[in-house]
Amino acid sequence: MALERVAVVGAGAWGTALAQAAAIAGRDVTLVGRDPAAIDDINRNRRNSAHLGHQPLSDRITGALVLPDSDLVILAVPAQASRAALKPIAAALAHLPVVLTAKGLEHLTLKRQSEVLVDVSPTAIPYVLSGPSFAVDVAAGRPTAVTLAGDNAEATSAVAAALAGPTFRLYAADDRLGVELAGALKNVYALGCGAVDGAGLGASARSALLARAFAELTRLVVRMGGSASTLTGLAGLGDLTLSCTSTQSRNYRYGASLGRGESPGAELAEGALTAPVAKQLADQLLIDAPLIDAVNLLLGGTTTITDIVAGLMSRPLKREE
Ligand SMILES: NC(=O)C1=CN([C@@H]2O[C@H](COP(=O)(O)OP(=O)(O)OC[C@H]3O[C@@H](n4cnc5c(N)ncnc54)[C@H](O)[C@@H]3O)[C@@H](O)[C@H]2O)C=CC1
Ligand SMILES: O=C(CO)COP(=O)(O)O
Repeated sequence: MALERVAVVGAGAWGTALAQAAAIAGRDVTLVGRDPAAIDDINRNRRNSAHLGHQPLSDRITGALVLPDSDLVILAVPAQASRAALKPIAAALAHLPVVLTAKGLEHLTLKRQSEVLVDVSPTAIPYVLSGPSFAVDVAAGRPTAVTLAGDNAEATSAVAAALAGPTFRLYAADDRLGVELAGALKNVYALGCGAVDGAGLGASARSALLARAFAELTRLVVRMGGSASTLTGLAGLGDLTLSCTSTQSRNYRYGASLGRGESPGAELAEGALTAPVAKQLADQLLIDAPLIDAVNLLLGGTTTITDIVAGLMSRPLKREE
């Protein structure tokens, strides 16, 4: 399978970082955005100042406003924008490998990103890339490892090899559903961990939350058809740990603001949008998800974090599982 011409749709932080990774891997990359000033910045100044500051970009990256002929397309727009971003390019994606990278579930439909892709372009071939990976780290060439899940093992390994470089390592996997759910749901828990820290509840509380979040995440994903081993991997435990413990995470920061009793800023925090969808899914499947419930209460704004934590701590004692 020829995979030389890579297009990345979405010229934000993550799209630009993945374009850089693909360029370092030796691919010819077009970074497709919708803001002419950002595209001009990429082509003229070799950087994307709005999203990645002064990080120099590879000469192998060309900014564009329109999707060119490509062998592989990477979609890197926020989860709620994926459908709108895919619709105008649906025909061009027919039979092409499309790597989905947004970590969120779609409102109203409750769909995963690959379900959205198949709705819009039924013959596109979905892959999911997820794992502990901040855009600034990937763009700067700091060592990063992620999971790439697809339905055909040989083809998934070929896509992984096309994007892998000396500082960007992809592990091929086949549990596309598990990888997608883990990426979307970890943002909800990251928000909760940020809130615990913002409220000054202590490192012990945060670690307890992280561990119980991992148990809840595993319960949900396995019940929805994912594999338990995905959850102990990069896209599960790896990304959950990163986002729950780092002030670099926007979801963590969003939660920390809420924990401090402040209103969060305007930056993207997918967890705030995925939390109600996750609750709907858990409720529909009758899966006990007290932490997702707690984050939704926090986001609702009418219950204090003190009351939410008191509610969690006073639940009937149970066996650890
Ligand atoms: N920033 C990071 O470190 C990482 C982000 N992600 C995920 O990647 C996704 C995107 O995040 P970021 O790039 O950080 O966000 P961002 O806010 O930096 O960029 C989003 C980009 O999407 C574009 N966009 C929005 N709606 C669009 C539409 N309808 N059509 C075309 N383009 C559209 C925006 O113009 C913007 O350039 C999120 O789901 C996030 O969870 C995943 C791993 C790491
Ligand atoms: O998914 C990410 C790192 O793996 C990025 O996390 P935030 O969106 O919380 O910044």
